[in-house]
Amino acid sequence: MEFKRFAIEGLVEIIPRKFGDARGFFLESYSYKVFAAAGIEVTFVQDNQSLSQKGVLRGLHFQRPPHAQGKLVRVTSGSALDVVVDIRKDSPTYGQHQTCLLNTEQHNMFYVPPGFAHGFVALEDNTTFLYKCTDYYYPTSEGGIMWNDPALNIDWNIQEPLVSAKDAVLPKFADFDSPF
Ligand SMILES: Cc1cn([C@H]2C[C@H](O)[C@@H](COP(=O)(O)OP(=O)(O)O[C@H]3O[C@H](C)C(=O)[C@H](O)[C@H]3O)O2)c(=O)[nH]c1=O
Repeated sequence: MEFKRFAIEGLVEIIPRKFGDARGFFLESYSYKVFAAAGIEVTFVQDNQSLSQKGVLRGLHFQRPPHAQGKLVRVTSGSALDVVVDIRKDSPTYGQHQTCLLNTEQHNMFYVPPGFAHGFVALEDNTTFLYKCTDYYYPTSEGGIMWNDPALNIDWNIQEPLVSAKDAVLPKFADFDSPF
């Protein structure tokens, strides 16, 4: 596994080693030992899966402390532009975002620690999005930021995505008081 870091502290892209042969391929998608050796020593307690058609946008979401979630995300079909916003108030990169293109060529993954709002847009039909979470789902702890807030300056590469009714009315960043 290859671990790549970003200018925004804590974010890591992971590229697994893929063993191809005449049958297809094999890869290890997660190893506590390997991730811990790379500095990602966390325990995942819940795995999630969603299916999205091209143009679906989910996010920007987070769970408030004490149920903030670290997430290890990847796609197993299709592709997605993953987007995270640093909402850690004492971070020098507060309000800045990072994108990561997830696809099934590299089978790359993106580790997003607690303290980020997370979302993605599906770039193809039948995009299967998997993520491991470091805490359980606590709906009363859920928060979000408006995906298309100009203050975030995120280029989603899509004009009119399909979003949930919930995601259509999330607060703007200016009206947002981060719990991190
Ligand atoms: C997140 C979640 C949802 N649900 C139920 C609640 C709803 O009845 C249904 C759909 O939930 P929602 O519309 O919030 O799903 P997404 O919009 O894909 O939310 C996710 O989108 C972005 C990309 C994220 O990073 C979050 O982890 C997560 O909030 O699944 C559960 O039962 N457990 C869960 O962990």
